[in-house]
Amino acid sequence: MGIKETVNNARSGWMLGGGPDGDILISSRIRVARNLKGYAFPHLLDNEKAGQVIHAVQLAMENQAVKSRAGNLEMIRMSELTPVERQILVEKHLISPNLLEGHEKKAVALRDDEVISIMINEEDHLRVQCLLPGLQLEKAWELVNQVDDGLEHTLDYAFSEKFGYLTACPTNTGTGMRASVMMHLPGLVLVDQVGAVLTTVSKLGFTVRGLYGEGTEALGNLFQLSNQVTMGHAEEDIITSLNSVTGQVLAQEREARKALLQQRRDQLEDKVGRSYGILKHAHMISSEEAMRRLSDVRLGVDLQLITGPAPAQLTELMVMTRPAYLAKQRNSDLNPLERDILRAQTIRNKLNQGG
Ligand SMILES: Nc1ncnc2c1ncn2[C@@H]1O[C@H](COP(=O)(O)OP(=O)(O)OP(=O)(O)O)[C@@H](O)[C@H]1O
Repeated sequence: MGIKETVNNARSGWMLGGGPDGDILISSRIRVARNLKGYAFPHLLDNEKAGQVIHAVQLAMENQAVKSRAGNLEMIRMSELTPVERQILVEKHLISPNLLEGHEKKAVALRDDEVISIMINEEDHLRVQCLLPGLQLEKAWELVNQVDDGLEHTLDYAFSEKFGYLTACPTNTGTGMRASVMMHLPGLVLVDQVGAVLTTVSKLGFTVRGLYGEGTEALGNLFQLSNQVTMGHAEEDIITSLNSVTGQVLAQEREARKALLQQRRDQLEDKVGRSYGILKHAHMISSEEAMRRLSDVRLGVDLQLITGPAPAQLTELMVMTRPAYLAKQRNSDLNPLERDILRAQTIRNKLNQGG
């Protein structure tokens, strides 16, 4: 499959579900930030130098050392994608919103299952990421590490014995690693405990972010937890402590769900049933409402209150109902009303076709 088709396919490897604790833990992500020696950081690069960085990464990717570890990665410059296609990559979590700015200097490389992606000239020259379903931080780290080692065969990274990998923002200096999990926490939201739990998580040195990472809001009860600091900690330690915090939040979410089932089962069944009904029959729905209702249905499926769509289908719908993906379906810009109509139709089709 060519990269253009990959981009336009709603499903990515990480959405297939079935990973460990996959009912609550939607996905695990590891990314490392790397820079090339001899080049200014991306925000200071002119077009020519930015092009040289892209070219150097392209050559490194073609090296057997990378191919044997990462499989085939295909690179495309952001300027070769339409604005809608670029936005779809954000909606699928394959690139961060930052890669959209100044896109003529930027590129992305993807493996065809989209489990591995490399952003070029984002905040750093390279951001190598691996996204997997469920709680699989170790596996994600193993894959990123392999790709990174392969790239290092050809690329000369900016590295200091004292500080570690040098990065544009000092918070990334050191390992350059951010480990993160995306969790679905409707139970904690419903028992009004999510604020308290996430404040504790922040005090333990972890950041809580919304659906699209830094500076975005938590739609559909989805929260991203990640490490704040990378310097002075080995990669394995970062993963161990994130695993431990994640385990605690998981346990609290399970407790909240249990309490809801024991104390508010009727209300819960009503909430889930209404949302499922609306999603299956509505003819217009906003993006915010769709995310909220999909979250209710996912909770209902997890708690076996309804036998409905597979969780992977619900994750896919979260992408298929975002604005850029809808625009792509019609091959034209849509006004808000047209979008709400197409969104409802997309959801009806998916849920009524079953499985
Ligand atoms: N566990 C996860 N599952 C799915 N997507 C994720 C996950 N963690 C992060 N992402 C996505 O990765 C992108 C970047 O996230 P974020 O801004 O948190 O980190 P970053 O860009 O790596 O770090 P920094 O802010 O240090 O530059 C966003 O699109 C976000 O939705």
